Amino acid sequence: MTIVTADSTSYSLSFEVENEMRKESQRSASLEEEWNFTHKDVENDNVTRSNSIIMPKPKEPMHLTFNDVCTYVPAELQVPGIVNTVKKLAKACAKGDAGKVPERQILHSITGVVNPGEVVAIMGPSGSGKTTFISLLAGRNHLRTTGEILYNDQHKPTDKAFKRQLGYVSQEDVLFEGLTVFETLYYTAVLRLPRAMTNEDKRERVSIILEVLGIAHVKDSIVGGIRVGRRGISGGEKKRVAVGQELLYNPSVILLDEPTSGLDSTTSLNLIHTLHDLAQAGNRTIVTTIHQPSSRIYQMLDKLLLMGQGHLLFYGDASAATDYFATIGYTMPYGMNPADYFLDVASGWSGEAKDCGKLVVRDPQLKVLLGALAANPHRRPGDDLGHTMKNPKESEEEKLQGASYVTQMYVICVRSMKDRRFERFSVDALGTVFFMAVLCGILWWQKGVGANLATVTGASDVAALLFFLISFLSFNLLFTSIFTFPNEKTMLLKEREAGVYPISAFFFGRSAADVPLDTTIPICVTTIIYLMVGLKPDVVAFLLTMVVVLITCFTAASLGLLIGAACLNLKRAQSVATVVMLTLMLTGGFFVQNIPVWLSWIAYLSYIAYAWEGLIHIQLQGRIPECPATDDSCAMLTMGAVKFDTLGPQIGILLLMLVVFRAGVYLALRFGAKSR
Ligand SMILES: Nc1ncnc2c1ncn2[C@@H]1O[C@H](COP(=O)(O)OP(=O)(O)OP(=O)(O)O)[C@@H](O)[C@H]1O
Repeated sequence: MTIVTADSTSYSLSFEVENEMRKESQRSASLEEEWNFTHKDVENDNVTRSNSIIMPKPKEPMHLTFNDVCTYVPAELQVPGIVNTVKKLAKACAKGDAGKVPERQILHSITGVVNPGEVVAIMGPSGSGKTTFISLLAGRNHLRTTGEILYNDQHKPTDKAFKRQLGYVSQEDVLFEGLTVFETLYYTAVLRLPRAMTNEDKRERVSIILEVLGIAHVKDSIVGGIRVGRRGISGGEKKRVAVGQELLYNPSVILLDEPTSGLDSTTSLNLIHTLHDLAQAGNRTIVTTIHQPSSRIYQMLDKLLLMGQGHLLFYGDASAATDYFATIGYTMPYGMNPADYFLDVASGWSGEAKDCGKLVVRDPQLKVLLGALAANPHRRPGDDLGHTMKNPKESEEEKLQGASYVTQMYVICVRSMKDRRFERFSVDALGTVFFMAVLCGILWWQKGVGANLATVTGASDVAALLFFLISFLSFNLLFTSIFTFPNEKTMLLKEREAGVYPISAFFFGRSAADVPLDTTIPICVTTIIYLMVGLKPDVVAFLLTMVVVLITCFTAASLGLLIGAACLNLKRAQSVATVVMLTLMLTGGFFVQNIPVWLSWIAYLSYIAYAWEGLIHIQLQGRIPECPATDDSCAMLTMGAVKFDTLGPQIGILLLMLVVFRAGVYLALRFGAKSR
């Protein structure tokens, strides 16, 4: 389907024709209804003819009510860890208030109603509680909160099933830097739109969103960022992509935290204009925090929710705010932008202009203003609004929300591979491993041929090479893998909060995405070294070597993922990985044979030891000279073969470790990946 411009009168016709075609193709009735809107609808709605009107309408309008919302944070720094917890408890016991955490109130009794079709702007100075409040409306804040937030008088924002109907754009752009704009929106569409929709329709919806948000011209540009080391689309375009991700599944409620921050005034105006149109044309409920709107943006707002130090200073029609503040003694100076004036009032800067145009601090603690507000409260629109309680049953379509489990895994896998296409097979990454492979080949050139193995020195050279091969490959993979989950943590948390997929789908999809890298590089490196060093010229030995190397690499990668998933913090993950890796290498049997008894158990955890023993078994068993009883370095060579007579146990133990590490990754993600 072609995308039509808003000014074209032919768009209604083309949509009707499209709808007829949809009926013929027997798609679900509810989906058709969603798209079945005509030019007449638009005229009746009396809205500006911007691109927003080509968006389908959401299913159900939503009233939002928040009543007496109060939020508290711990008043003291909460440092995690056993020592700090014990110290804190001891201190509290000494004071006699054990169990009580001193708290600071950051939201004070915020009350109001937002109707469908309205754009409500939350304004206030920095630190006044805007982000805290909007994240509560989105069910994404886990601070202690009292009061009630309800949608249509029945849905709490934290209800898992309801979260899918809320669009939430956070202050930071959470996007995959390695994807293009189209890919970003398309994969979101596949994950979040009903599985009953065809792929073509999902693409079409993405195209509509691109048009609506004015980013169609950059659809094939990469998002870009520091991680991928490439400059991509601009900050404003990123913000619009983030908004587009939420608009895609057409929620009835859209909540945005500072969508205009970092945008120039015209781009901000365009974005608010689009939101305004989306609210009016689709009867959507839109709440946005906004820092310092221009007077033109301010005129476009339906309602203003003004906050100061966590208190609600004003909630009502944006156009009525100036008059109301004048009635309580806060008259706006002539010609001033109302938004600027209200921010001054909320910050305590509300006096008359003095010398040099400076303002005086009239009430830094807002006490006078709060007193005036209490004496003459503003009647908030909607306070007396009687809206009917609806009790809609979960429809068949809702049950089919989102992609199937297999599709979720597939999309997570493909999206992840594409996101890392610049890093994974980059010249730097490939250059490093192939340089090391060729260097090894040169240093150990033909050391593995039969004649060289006849001496203890020659055999120990090969044993050293096998140890280096296994350590180098697993070191490389382990340190690549620890970045995976810390890097994707914000995206994982965002999508988990929105209930886009279960953690197991992410786990399997993400694990599958690593398979190409975890296999291609080890296979190439091992083949280069095998041929250059002249290891056992036997197909079975070559294949067995490859099997041991690959299982070891998967095990190392799993250990890296486990460390990354358990820490979810890059610095800590790097420290832990260094300690673990060096310990496993040192106890692997190559450097030290006589490990103190009380430490000897660590040797049994060293996957490097099992892998090395396996390779020695394949390459050196029966090919090395008999060792004199007193020759320790010779005994070292046979060590791999003495533990087990066959190769099976080494492979079995490596596989067992692989399964245990992977299960650990799943559990770490399941119980550790939570927003705090
Ligand atoms: N998890 C938390 N722990 C401690 N203090 C918090 C927490 N969350 C919010 N606060 C405090 O609550 C107050 C309101 O913060 P919030 O981020 O909501 O303000 P804001 O109006 O969005 O500010 P800005 O415009 O600068 O983003 C601040 O004093 C902040 O320090």
